[in-house]
Amino acid sequence: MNDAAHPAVPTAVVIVAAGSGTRLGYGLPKALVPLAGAPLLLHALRGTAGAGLAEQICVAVPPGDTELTALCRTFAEELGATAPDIAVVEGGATRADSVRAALAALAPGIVHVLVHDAARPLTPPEVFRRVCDALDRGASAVIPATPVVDTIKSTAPTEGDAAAIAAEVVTGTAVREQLRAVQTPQGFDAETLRRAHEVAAGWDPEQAAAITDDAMLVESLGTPVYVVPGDLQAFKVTTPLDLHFAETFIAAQGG
Ligand SMILES: Nc1ccn([C@@H]2O[C@H](COP(=O)(O)OP(=O)(O)OP(=O)(O)O)[C@@H](O)[C@H]2O)c(=O)n1
Ligand SMILES: C[C@](O)(CO)[C@H](O)COP(=O)(O)O
Repeated sequence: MNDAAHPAVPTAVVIVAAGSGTRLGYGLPKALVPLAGAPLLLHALRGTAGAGLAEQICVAVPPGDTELTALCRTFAEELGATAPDIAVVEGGATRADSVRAALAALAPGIVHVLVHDAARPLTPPEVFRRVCDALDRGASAVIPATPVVDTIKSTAPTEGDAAAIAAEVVTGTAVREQLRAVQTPQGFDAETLRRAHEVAAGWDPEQAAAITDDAMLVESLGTPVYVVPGDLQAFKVTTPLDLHFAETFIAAQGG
């Protein structure tokens, strides 16, 4: 197994940071929200650069942004000449649009691309490396994932008399052993990911609204998506409780 820190081929990391953070409700674009004194995007940039596998990092920021763009520029200057090239693009209305914008700005010759959420600021470098190693071993698509700990059920809205009892009723229980909670970075052969996004760009609005990660677009091409172990530390900051948990985690680490 190849555990080298550096990938076999030119590799880029796309960091999607153009979301608004509605569920966090902080009153700032989520990537700007402070965690232990630094914006979430800065944590993601440090983690990505620290993993030591990208020759380019391409960050998608909200349209019209100046602050996150300046943060990227400052970070690049601080890293100096040996650092990965850092590009900044305007993201789009959806996460998939933001990924598409970043893919268009990748340097020629990039063979592998990892797509990472700025909203996962504590992702350990080992997760990046596991994804990268699987790509180097020949996968076209790789996702990190963890086992699901809750029981997952499907539900439907109630109707008629049942609606007076509760708004939803259970329609089934998933087989938990077959389920995985999927994280980022997700890694791809760059051409495969481009093709998947080109196809999805033609989907109708209902299908487009149901896109929650990049791997599902590659799945729709019929390409195998391989799974490597994720890490609970790579959790996504989505709600105020997640942010509180991230603060507590960093404080407990002495940071
Ligand atoms: N139009 C969008 C929407 C999301 N993202 C990014 O995709 C990642 C995962 O999205 P999510 O956690 O849902 O972030 P938000 O869209 O900001 O959150 P919310 O849905 O609560 O508004 C985040 O890093 C976010 O910045 C993006 O780049 N462009
Ligand atoms: C890509 C992702 O982080 C994988 O778990 C997730 O699907 C993003 O979902 P969100 O609703 O955009 O937060």
